[in-house]
Amino acid sequence: MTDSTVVVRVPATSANLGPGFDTLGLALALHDEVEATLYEPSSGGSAETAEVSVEGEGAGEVPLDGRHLIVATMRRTFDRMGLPRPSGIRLRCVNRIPHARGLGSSSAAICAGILAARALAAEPYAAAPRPDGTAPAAPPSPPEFTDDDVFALATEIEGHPDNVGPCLAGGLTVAWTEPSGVPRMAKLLPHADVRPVVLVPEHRLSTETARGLLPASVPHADASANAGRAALLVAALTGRPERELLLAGTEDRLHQGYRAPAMPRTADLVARLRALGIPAVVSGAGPTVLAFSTGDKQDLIAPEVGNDWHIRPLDVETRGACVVSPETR
Ligand SMILES: Nc1ncnc2c1ncn2[C@@H]1O[C@H](COP(=O)(O)OP(=O)(O)OP(=O)(O)O)[C@@H](O)[C@H]1O
Ligand SMILES: N[C@@H](CCO)C(=O)O
Repeated sequence: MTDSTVVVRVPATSANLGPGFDTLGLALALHDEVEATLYEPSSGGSAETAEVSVEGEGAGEVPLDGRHLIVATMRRTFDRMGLPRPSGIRLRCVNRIPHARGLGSSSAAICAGILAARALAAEPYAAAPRPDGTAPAAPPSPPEFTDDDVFALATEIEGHPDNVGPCLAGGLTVAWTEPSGVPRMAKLLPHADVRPVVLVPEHRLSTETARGLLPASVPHADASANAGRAALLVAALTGRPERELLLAGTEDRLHQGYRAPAMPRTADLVARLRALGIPAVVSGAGPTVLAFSTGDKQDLIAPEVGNDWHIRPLDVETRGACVVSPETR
C-alpha cells in the first residue's frame, strides 16, 4: 500500500476580542503548516505508530509520539468517522503560532489534525490492529464528514468555539451553541481598514489556568454591558472602523478583570493603551495583547511596549484552514 500525504495550513486566531467571551474570534495571517502522512510501519506494526518532527514554535517542548495533539486529534477523527485507525502517522510540523500566548495554537493544531484525517481517509491506508489484536475490517468507503462535523469535533476537543470558528472559516466569526449542544457559527468579513497588531510577550499562560480564574456567575449588569459592547464591536469591525466605536466596543467586564492577577503585565499594558485611546484587549486567554491600530494613534503603541514583547502587525486572514496539497476536496 502506498503512503499518502496531505499538507494542511491553519491560521492563528484571537478570541473574545474583549466583550465577546467564548463567542467572537478573528483569524490572523500567521500560519502553521502540517504535512501528514499515513504509512505502513516496516515492522508490520503490532500497534499504532507515530513519528513527529517539529520546526519553530513548540520544538523541543511538545511530545513527538502519539501524545502529540495533532496525532491524538487525527486518531480521534478516524474514530468519529467510524473508520479503523491508521497504523502509522508521520507529521512534519512547521509552527509559527506561539504556544500558550492567546493566539489559538491549540485550536490550530486540532483543526489541522481533523482536516488532515478527513482528507487522508479518502484514500486507502494501512489500518492498525484492533485493541484486542484482531485484524481491522477493511476500511469502508469514507463517510461524509461535513464541515459542520469538523467544527463540532474541533469544538468538542478544544472546549469552546471562538478560536475554532475563525480558524476554520477565516475572517471574523460569531459562535454560539444550540440548546442541543451543537455549536454554530456565522462568518463576517471585517472592513479592510481593520488593522490588528498583536503584542506577544515571552511569558506564557495556559488557557486552562486562565479559565480557572473565572467566577461561576457574574452580575446581571456586567452581562448586559458586555452584550451591548459585543454587538457594537461587530458593527464597528464590519463597517469603516472608527476609533471611538472600537474603543467603546472592546470594553469587557466578564473575563479580563478576573484574570488580571495571572497576567498583571498584560492587564497593565491594556490599561495604558486604552488610556491613550487605543482599542486594546487581551487576546484569547492571554497573555498576548491585541490592539486595533488606527492611523492617528499607531505611533503610540511601540513606546508603551517593553523590549521583551514582540510587536507584530498582522493582516486578517479571510480564508481559514485549508488542505493545500493535494487539493483533495
Ligand atoms: N502545533 C501544536 N502541536 C502540538 N501541540 C500543540 C500545538 N499547538 C498547541 N499545542 C499544545 O497546546 C498548548 C497551548 O494551548 P492553550 O490552549 O493553553 O493556548 P493557546 O491555544 O496557544 O491560546 P488560546 O487558547 O488562549 O488562544 C501547548 O502548550 C501545547 O501543549
Ligand atoms: N474564550 C476562550 C479563548 C481561549 O482560547 C477563553 O478566553 O478562555
